[in-house]
Order: sequence, then C-alpha cells, then structure tokens
Amino acid sequence: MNISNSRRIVIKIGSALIAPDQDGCRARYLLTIAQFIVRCRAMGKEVVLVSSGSVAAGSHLFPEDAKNSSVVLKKAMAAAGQTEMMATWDRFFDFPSAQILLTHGDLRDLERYNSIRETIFTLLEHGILPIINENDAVTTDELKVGDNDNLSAMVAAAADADVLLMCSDVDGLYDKNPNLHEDAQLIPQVSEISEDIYAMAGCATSQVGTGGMKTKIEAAEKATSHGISTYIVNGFKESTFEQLLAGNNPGTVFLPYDVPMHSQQHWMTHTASEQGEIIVEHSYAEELKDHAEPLGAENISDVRGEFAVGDTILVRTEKGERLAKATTNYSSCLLNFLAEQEQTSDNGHLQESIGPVISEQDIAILEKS
Ligand SMILES: Nc1ncnc2c1ncn2[C@@H]1O[C@H](COP(=O)(O)OP(=O)(O)O)[C@@H](O)[C@H]1O
Ligand SMILES: N[C@@H](CCC(=O)OP(=O)(O)O)C(=O)O
Repeated sequence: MNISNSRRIVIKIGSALIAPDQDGCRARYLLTIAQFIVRCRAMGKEVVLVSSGSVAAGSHLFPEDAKNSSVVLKKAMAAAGQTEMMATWDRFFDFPSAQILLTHGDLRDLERYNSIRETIFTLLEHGILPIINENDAVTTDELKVGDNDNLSAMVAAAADADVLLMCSDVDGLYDKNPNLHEDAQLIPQVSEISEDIYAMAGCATSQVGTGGMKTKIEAAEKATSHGISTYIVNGFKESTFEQLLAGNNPGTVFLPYDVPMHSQQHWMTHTASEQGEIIVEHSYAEELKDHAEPLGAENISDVRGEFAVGDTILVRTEKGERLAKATTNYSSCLLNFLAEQEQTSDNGHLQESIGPVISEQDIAILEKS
C-alpha cells in the first residue's frame, strides 16, 4: 500500500519540524506538510495527524530555564506549547481541526480505547482533521506512552488506518545513525522487523526528538502487525511529499504482515499493558505454545500482582517465559482466595466449578523474542 492508493493515513510529525529552532512554532516545514494534507484530502483520503512538538514549541516561553530539563518544567512547556502548536496548524487549513490529547492510561483501557476510536471516526465522517498528541501536562511515568512514534502506531491501529507516515529529520532508516556515520546507507524497504533491524537503530541526536529510530521501529512493528504499511520519511524536504503523492517511496517502507492480527489481539499485544501475571503449569504452557486454549483454575500455579475482571494480564511459564497476553474473567483476589481454599479446606472442588479463568478468544500468544 502506498499513499496514492491508501484510504486512511495517519501522519506523524516530529518536533524538529514544528519548532526547528526551539523558538516557537515555525511555518518553514509545516506549510509543505499542510499542503500535502490538503492534497490528500482533496484526493478523497482521510487523514489523522499525530503532532509532536508541544514541548519544543513552548520552551521559548521559559527562557530563564533553557538548560533545565526537569519533568515538571517540560509539562509546563507542553501545556503552553500545545495551544501555540494547535493555533499554527489551524492557520493552514480552511477546514476545521480537533485536538485529542491522550495518555497510555486512556489507550490501555478497552472502554476508553473504543471511545477514542468512536471520536476519531465521527470527526473523520464530518470532515474534521483530528490532531493528536500525548497529554504531557497531566501524564506520569505510570500513565505515559512516552514517545509519539509508538503513540502514532497505536492511533493508526485504533483509527483502522492503512498507512502510517512518520515524518522525521532524516531520509529514513539507515544501517547506522547517519548523523554520526558518514558512510551510513539508507534502507529503502524492510519486509521483516528482526533483531538486526533493531540493532541499526540509535537514539535521537537532536535537541528536541524523543526516542530516535528505536521508537520508530517499535512503532513500525506495532503498525505492520495490524496490516498498516509504515513509512519513515524526511519532512524537511518538499520532494518527499511530491514523491509520496506519485505513489513512490522516498524513504524507508516497512511492509505490512500478510496476515494481520485480529483487532482485539493487536490491542492486547501492542497497546494494553499488563496489570498482573498468571503463572501456568507446564502442561498448559506446552499446549499454549501450539494454539490458544481456555485456562482453567486448576492449571494455575501462581497469581502475581493485583488485577480486576477484564484487565489484561501476562501469562508466564514457571520458568519465567512470556507466553501470552490475555484478558481475565476473574480478579486476582478471587483467584488467590480459590487457591487458599484448595490448600486449607475441602473446598478444592470450587476451582473446578468456576468457568475458564481466561477464554480462548481473549488470548494473544506472544511471539518469542
Ligand atoms: N539507524 C538510524 N537511521 C536514521 N536515523 C537514526 C538512526 N539511529 C539513530 N538515528 C537518529 O534518529 C533521529 C530521528 O529521531 P528523532 O530525533 O526522535 O526524530 P523525530 O522528532 O522525528 O521523532 C535522527 O535524526 C538520527 O539522529
Ligand atoms: N508529546 C511530545 C512529543 C514527544 C516525541 O515523541 O517527540 P518526537 O520524537 O519529536 O516525535 C511533545 O509534544 O513535545
């Protein structure tokens, strides 16, 4: 899938494009990107924008703290920069845009995730451009995604996009960081994201970027497993957008999986984070390596952490191997109670009398890392 034959595109814009000199938002690169968005929409494509840059855009409002990079200050910069950034985007368009600010706390809760999906779909139906960013001003370590590459992939999956376009400050993925190695070679196409691909990726070297190539590859893995073609391109160059509109690849394209994951399994694997763990006996672990099987209480050897009914949990072997993510039909509290009953009284039959702790359709088997 390329831009010219796509139906719904998520475009992610890195901070360096928004505030290249960290002196407020600049139109220098955004004008070309805005024109690209306008042209995509004119071609009948739906566009969702994930825009980084609130911290970079807001930093000039705190001149005396230029060298202070405390989390508290960054949140204040984000809060102030976000309005400046939205106002800048809005100036380029003669159609309405809408701001959605998210944390991982929102995305990993299935009810809120579905509510985000509905909002995005309703905005698109009404011709309104959703502009999404992490809600940096309120988020905490526990609640944040932490980088907009991964956020954009979660948004692309939630929006049922067919293309994710990450606009950065380099031409694409190189075999090593091109800002540190003159002989770095651009990789035009990645058909499988292996450890070798991760090994090529270094951190951000700019003042404003977060995550560098590593988070872009993580994002590509999330998106391609949902069947979404993923591009990393250079947002500084006008020719990038001409080439994309012509159906060409001006950077690196990550090919989508032939058989994409089912939506709920994708959400569990790539968006939800586990609230606790269920350790399973060897016989069940062996079956699970082959295919998803309902988990009965009698196959559980330990329950770790506190989780409620419907929470996502990690299924592990007794040796610590990660087997699957799953949503549980029972809370950790009830499972611990049943285990205690089995040990201390004759009520062991209680374990057999309850239904599966995890149902077959709620299991996402993890690939071996
Ligand atoms: N193998 C690589 N190929 C390309 N860029 C790389 C690589 N390893 C590290 N980088 C760095 O990643 C940066 C892009 O990531 P980042 O600064 O986070 O940008 P953005 O703001 O667009 O998310 C590049 O400027 C480069 O310094
Ligand atoms: N949410 C942050 C962006 C974090 C981020 O991932 O930045 P970038 O690496 O430039 O895409 C902000 O708006 O400043």
